[in-house]
Amino acid sequence: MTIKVGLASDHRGVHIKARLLQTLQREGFDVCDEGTDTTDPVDYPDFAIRVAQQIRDGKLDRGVLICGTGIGMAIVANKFHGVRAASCYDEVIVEMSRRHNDVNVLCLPGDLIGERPVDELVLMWLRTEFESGRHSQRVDKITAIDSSDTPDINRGV
Ligand SMILES: O=P(O)(O)OC[C@H]1O[C@@H](O)[C@H](O)[C@@H]1O
Repeated sequence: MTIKVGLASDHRGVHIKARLLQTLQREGFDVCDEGTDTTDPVDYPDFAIRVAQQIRDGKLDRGVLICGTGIGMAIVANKFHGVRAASCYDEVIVEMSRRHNDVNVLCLPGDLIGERPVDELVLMWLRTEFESGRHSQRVDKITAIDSSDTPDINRGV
């Protein structure tokens, strides 16, 4: 089954996003580009929302969001039910975000990622499976918070 991936960035991530779009399409992913399209300054929440909503609604399997630090994108995306977003750029953390946390929205720090091979990093993230096992009960507890209006932070401790 083809993995559906949503891409979005603010003005600081637009060049990385353009390159990623080409790479992911070439590698056979079903990619949608949710902007921004120029380096004119924009507000990252407007673009994180476009991808996070589609993850929440089951229209996308994964998202990749890029701003200066990746932090703002992750804060916004994590407000949507079913989204597990993390800002990372190191190879080990990117891999662990999939294996242990089943992260479905990767947030990249466009300003900090430098000469790192972003395309390879994202491809590795897309192809790394969640390990499941003992990690499932932890992710399930995150999902339980998602589905509660008044989460009891002591539950399960
Ligand atoms: O370009 P300016 O507005 O200076 O800074 C925007 C960046 O600052 C941080 O919040 C985000 O990383 C965002 O990409």
